[in-house]
Amino acid sequence: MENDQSAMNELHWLIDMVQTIDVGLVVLDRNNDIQLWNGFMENHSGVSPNSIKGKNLFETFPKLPADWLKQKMQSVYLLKNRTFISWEQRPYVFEFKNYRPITGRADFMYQNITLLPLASLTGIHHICIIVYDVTDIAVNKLQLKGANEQLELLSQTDGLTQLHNRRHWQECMEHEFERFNRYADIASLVMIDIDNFKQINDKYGHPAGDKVIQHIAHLLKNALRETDCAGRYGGEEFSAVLAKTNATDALQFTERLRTQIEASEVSYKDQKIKVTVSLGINALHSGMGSSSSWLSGADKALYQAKQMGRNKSVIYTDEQE
Ligand SMILES: Nc1nc2c(ncn2[C@@H]2O[C@H](COP(=O)(O)OP(=O)(O)OP(=O)(O)O)[C@@H](O)[C@H]2O)c(=O)[nH]1
Repeated sequence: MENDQSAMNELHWLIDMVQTIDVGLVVLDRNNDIQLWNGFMENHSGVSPNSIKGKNLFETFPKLPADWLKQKMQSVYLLKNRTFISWEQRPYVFEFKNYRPITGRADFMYQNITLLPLASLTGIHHICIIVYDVTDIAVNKLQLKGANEQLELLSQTDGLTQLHNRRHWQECMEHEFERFNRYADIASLVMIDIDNFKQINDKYGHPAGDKVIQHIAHLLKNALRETDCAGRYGGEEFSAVLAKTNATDALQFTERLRTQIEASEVSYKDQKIKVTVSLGINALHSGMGSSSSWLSGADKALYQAKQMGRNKSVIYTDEQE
């Protein structure tokens, strides 16, 4: 008698705990009809246990990913083993709003889900869906991921021009060299240097010089294609890899850019500043041993453009050695 009383008490406590625990609990039979729907599920869905008992889960919640969830449940019945679904795989299964004050930025509740096979004397005929609210963890992790991506981008970007900084451009260029070299593809490397830049700094001041650098970077960015990779190589020096571009086409590109820069002017305070650039081109060819020889060829062509009086584009040839 005492044992019966104690067992009854335990059952009551268990029911109380199931109803009040801050975790969602749903029990489904083989037809996916709802046998248990606890307080957590009621609070977040607005549907009471009494009104939903015996109803089909997928008919009551048509937004659920039915095919996907049924497949998961099928494997639980088959393997007689629990399965887990992380918010990283699928942010949520039940579309519940997020009311948490700290993580107010998430519109919905991120969920981890466990599908638990429930055994009876005659086998497994029910499954329990356990729903954990992991919004705080998910939002923190996503914020951290976002901040890290932002940091990575900052570490790769030149602050003045928003082009790739030298280190990142060099990585990009080496990667392109490997890729184009392996598939015997064509590509050209271009080095660009502002002419007599020291004089611009001396005459108009350093902030005006900075504005000139930004102006050239802007024109360069606009002239490039999505697949081209450009960077600020040094103070007043820029570099670009033009994908799928031979020397002749690269020369067309540099001449267009050069004449555009020559025709433009930079307004600084009430002054108009005119600038020109010199450009060196080196097209990739078989037998080019390394990315550094690709780069140094373009540098030599640039040097020659300077020697020839500046405001010129020059294609690298072996004679420049
Ligand atoms: N305003 C500004 N000036 C810079 C920056 N980085 C480098 N410089 C300046 O750029 C100038 C480069 O001068 P030089 O290397 O002598 O070359 P140049 O005067 O352009 O002459 P050529 O290249 O031979 O046509 C130096 O005076 C540097 O101080 C920068 O970020 N901002």
